[in-house]
Amino acid sequence: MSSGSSSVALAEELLRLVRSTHLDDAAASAVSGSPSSTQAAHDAKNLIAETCDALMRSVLGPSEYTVLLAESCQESSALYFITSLGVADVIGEASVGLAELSTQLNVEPRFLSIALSCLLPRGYFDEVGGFGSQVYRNNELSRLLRADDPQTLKDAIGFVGDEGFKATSYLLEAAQQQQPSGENAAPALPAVNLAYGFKQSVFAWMADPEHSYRGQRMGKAMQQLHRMANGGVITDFPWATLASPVVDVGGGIGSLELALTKTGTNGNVNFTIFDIPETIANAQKTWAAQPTTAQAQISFVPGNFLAPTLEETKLPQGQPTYLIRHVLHDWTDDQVVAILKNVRSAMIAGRENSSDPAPKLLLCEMLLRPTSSRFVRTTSMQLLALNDGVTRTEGEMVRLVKAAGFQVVKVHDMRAVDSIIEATP
Ligand SMILES: C[S@@+](CC[C@H](N)C(=O)[O-])C[C@H]1O[C@@H](n2cnc3c(N)ncnc32)[C@H](O)[C@@H]1O
Repeated sequence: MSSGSSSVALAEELLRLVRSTHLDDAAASAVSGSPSSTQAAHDAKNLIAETCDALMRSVLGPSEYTVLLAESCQESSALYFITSLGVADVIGEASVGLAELSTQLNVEPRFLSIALSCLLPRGYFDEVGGFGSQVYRNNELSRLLRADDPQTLKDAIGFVGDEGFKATSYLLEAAQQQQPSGENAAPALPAVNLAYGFKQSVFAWMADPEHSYRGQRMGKAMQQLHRMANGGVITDFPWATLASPVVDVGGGIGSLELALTKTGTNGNVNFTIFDIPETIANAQKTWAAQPTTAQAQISFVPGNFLAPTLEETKLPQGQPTYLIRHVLHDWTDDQVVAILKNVRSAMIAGRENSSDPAPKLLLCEMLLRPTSSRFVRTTSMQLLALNDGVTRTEGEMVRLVKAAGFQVVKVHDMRAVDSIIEATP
């Protein structure tokens, strides 16, 4: 097939896909954070995005497409630059000229106009009066860059553009480190350590008071990134039927619980958020601002899921349900098995003679599949750079779960990038 005819075939396929699904519904859900109306609409959205990309490859040809892909980091940098400066915040509901923006933000107008000209054709901001007027106003995309927008992505863009981007730029060096040998050799460092020059884990580094703004931003970024992918996780899994309390291991600031209690989809189910002490302190600050009914469903336990003994982990013991969401992808296979073994010990502690139903482990993770979206694959790069993490296939995850002594009961698929693996100890 010549490149011309394959473009036509792709365009026809695109039209067929768009007509066969409720794309308007899919687009609306992308804004509100709720899932597509059906699993078919959810799947079609990914397929449509992939077909658009295939059409672009076909129309542009290999060289132009590859140069564009290589240069797309500049668009990403423009988005980070404009968002971090607070351009959309300064514009607010008004129309603001370049000179005024430059004065208010205390930056050279040249930098602003070049970065904005990168973003305008991608749909961010409107240039009032047409090309070259250099008077800007917000539109439905650029409002997401405002801190005060309910759908804000400001922290997510900050985290991805700062720690994320700097860390991935060191992947080559990280991959080429001499692998240490010998029993007591410290492991090679993840890219983020090389980028910023620290030795501890990225979580401990961000928890340090000197960098605590990074930890707080990452917490909010997780919430904002999850909102995009969360919809089906909140609605398609029967949270309200779980036995309480659910111990959320590595629960962060409780972004899952914030979404669940906001929609009420957890019914009367209570949660215990378990995380390192610094993150628990951030979580408590976040929850202090929530409605008291929501606060009443949440408790907090600081600890360390990798501590050498069960007592030292401080994991709550003998509870009916344990959840681990978006945590295992941060760790190597050996560390995952160590975390899961600690959690398993906590689950069965004190239950030797109990006739209660077996406790449940729920692992909520993105799984790598042939159909995995661009988001899943780019997130994998991010995980690798930040903590030597990885997005695993279902087979790889199941192997580790079994290696830690669990039996897999079921894999729940949802209208989401995440799946939930249910297991018993
Ligand atoms: C990617 S975040 C996921 C947070 C949360 N589960 C969510 O889905 O929003 C990983 C979490 O693991 C926590 N964590 C890292 N090391 C830990 C440790 N040794 N013990 C307990 N929690 C840890 C981090 O503080 C962070 O909150």
